[in-house]
Amino acid sequence: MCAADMPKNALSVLLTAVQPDNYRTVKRQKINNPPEEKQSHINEAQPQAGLSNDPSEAANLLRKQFHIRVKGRSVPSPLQEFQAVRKNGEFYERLLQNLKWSGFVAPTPVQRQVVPVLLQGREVLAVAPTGSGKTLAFLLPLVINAKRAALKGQEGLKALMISPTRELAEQTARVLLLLVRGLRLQCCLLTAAAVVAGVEFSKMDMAVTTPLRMSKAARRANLSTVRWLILDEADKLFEEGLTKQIDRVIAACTHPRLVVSLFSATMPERVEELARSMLKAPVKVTVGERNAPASSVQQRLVYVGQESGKLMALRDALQSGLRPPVLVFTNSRQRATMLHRDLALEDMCVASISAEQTPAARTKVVDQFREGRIHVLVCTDLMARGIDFPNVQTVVSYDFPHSSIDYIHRIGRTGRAGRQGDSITFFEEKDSGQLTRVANLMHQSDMEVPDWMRHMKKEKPHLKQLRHDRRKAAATQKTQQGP
Ligand SMILES: Nc1ncnc2c1ncn2[C@@H]1O[C@H](COP(=O)(O)OP(=O)(O)OP(=O)(O)O)[C@@H](O)[C@H]1O
Repeated sequence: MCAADMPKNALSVLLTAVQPDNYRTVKRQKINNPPEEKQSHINEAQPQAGLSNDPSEAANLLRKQFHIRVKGRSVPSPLQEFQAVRKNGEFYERLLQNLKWSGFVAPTPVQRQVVPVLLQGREVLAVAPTGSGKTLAFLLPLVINAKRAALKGQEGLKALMISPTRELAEQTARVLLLLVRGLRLQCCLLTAAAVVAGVEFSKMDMAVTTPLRMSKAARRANLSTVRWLILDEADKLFEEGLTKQIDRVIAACTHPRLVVSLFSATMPERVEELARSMLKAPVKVTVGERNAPASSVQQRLVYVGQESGKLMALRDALQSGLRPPVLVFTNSRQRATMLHRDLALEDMCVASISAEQTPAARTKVVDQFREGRIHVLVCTDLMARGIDFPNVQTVVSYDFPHSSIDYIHRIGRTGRAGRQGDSITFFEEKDSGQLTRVANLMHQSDMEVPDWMRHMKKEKPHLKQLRHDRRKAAATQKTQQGP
């Protein structure tokens, strides 16, 4: 983040928000001692030598090799390597070096296809598994586009990225920081404190934020210069409760050539329809199976009888060698707090996180978990989307997830970036009506599931409605409280 031109108080707010200590640590480590190459990624097949010279045939071969499917007119070929983004301009060298220092050696499948499409200035609708590198897929081309625009003398905010939670926005801002080192681009993580401090958008090139923060800021800020708008975890952003805020942001982005792009690991049909209605001619990029769990996660269902059996089952699992760090999902803040208390009584290195904690407290817990100082983190679905704890070995769904989509995102907190992970989902008698959904997802991922689980009676319509109403009420409550 280039500090020189920023207003003083806004700068301190922004730098506080992006955790300067952590960043400096990362920066020093990377500069003095480039990290080992990150583990080779999902579908790690290398482009084969001897590809045909016909670009479309070569492109199709690459797509087949990396399980990429595309829809759209004249879709550019997937990248063979990051170096292929290089054009005339000194900044490319620095950017490629930043990628290397950050451990990004070869593009992942979603990056191979999305980067060239966004560099062509086209809209993208990207659906790729959890942990497959979607963040860099949009950040890399946006940094290039923003830098090119800045070099042409274009002023004002050029790229805006929206994430559903503050934690995710903070994480995206960290990756952005790694990419823009030495590029003289002004970037900000727009937090509540930054809004209060009156961030000067006219001085920023790129910003990352949440729907609530941005919709509030949109009342005062000039967003007419924003050319690139990314909606990360897009299906979440289109859920009831957040749509109004997103609408307000989109309405404020009045650039005539605005490019909106959507990313997620899941995209239900109805959400895709809604999303398409706001895009002009998107290129759709799908990697792997649509709406499916990451294949790197071993999934297990465990019957716990009744509520009272859950704590015992978790204790047993932890004592019988569940590999830490472990992320445990509950369905409410109260339940997270209670479980935290119960586990702490057993001398476990445990913490919990939920929306009612202050932003600073949440950031502290997340950092301690990342650093390995907390072995078990009890959380709610606040942490189910997008959060990247590369070392999480096991995800436990202590409470049965509300939907298949929630299940996919929860278990996707492990098995990331080419690593393997384990997930355990507890179910009790009252969950039996919803069991089939998860059992079918597991079957789809070639996990062993008893046949009876996949063919149980469907949930009764009135119970389904009740569950829907509860989720809606919870979403509204969350939105009112803000991220
Ligand atoms: N090209 C790459 N090479 C090596 N590691 C990478 C590469 N791109 C991303 N990663 C790593 O992969 C991990 C997952 O990336 P990211 O968080 O972007 O996934 P995602 O697809 O957005 O997942 P989710 O759907 O859960 O949000 C991160 O730790 C990231 O640093």
